[in-house]
Amino acid sequence: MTAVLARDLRVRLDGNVIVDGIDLDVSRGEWVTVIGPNGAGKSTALRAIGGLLPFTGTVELNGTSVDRLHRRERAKTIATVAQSPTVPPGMRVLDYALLGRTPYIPPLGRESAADLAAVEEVLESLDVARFAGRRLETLSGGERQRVFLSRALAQGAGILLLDEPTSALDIGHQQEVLELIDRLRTERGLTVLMTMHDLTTAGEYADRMVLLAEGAVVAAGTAREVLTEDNLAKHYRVRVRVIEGDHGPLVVPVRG
Ligand SMILES: Nc1ncnc2c1ncn2[C@@H]1O[C@H](COP(=O)(O)OP(=O)(O)OP(=O)(O)O)[C@@H](O)[C@H]1O
Repeated sequence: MTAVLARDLRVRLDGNVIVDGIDLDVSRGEWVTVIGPNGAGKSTALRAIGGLLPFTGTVELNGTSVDRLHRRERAKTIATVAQSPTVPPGMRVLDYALLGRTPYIPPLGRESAADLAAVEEVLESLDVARFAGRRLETLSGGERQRVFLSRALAQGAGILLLDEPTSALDIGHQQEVLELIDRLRTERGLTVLMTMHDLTTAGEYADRMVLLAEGAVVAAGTAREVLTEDNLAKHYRVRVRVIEGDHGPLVVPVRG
């Protein structure tokens, strides 16, 4: 079963073509990571797939066109963590994470005990439960990033769209978060589509990788197929050595 399907996806912003005809398939339970240099169009493609930007072409989530899904239905299907989510000023961590339960709360209703329990469990698993009463702006960048992820996981959607979800995390929390996502994927069959700049780590976790450059897919396949010295030299304009590691290729930049 295909969880995310994109065909000839194109996005124009202010008259510029940013995403230039992407095809993408992510099977249910699969982890696909989109890589590419700054400005390649990764965030824009993800936002279009999440139904957050106008596009041309086709985007289907679990077989239904994304623009046919009403807001609530879409939120139950796909949860997105943007690169820099906007936070209502003064909002506390628990209330922010509870926003993830919005699609389950009836209009004019309040969250149930089950909603609260679901959120508390997620906050616990991301090591941020102790900040529940704190305002988001008082947290460190990495603590806040884990709260953003909590809100998305609390949403209980089967598809996770994550734009650089670990960019602000220390190496320990980065591993914890990626392991948690991987565990949820195994336990609940979650589908993961994410972007990441750390190529070695990206390759360790992803089933498949997609390399975007100038709005187009220039390589796709396993980490070994995509993370080659030639691909990286050509599209990142950098000299790297790619060494075989225990869990996939290790990408090491070379000076000079
Ligand atoms: N509203 C806009 N109008 C014009 N150009 C835009 C607009 N928004 C984004 N862009 C441009 O689109 C290109 C792709 O941006 P996008 O954020 O998708 O790249 P990215 O691959 O996610 O980059 P990064 O790795 O730096 O996060 C960039 O060159 C950006 O400047």
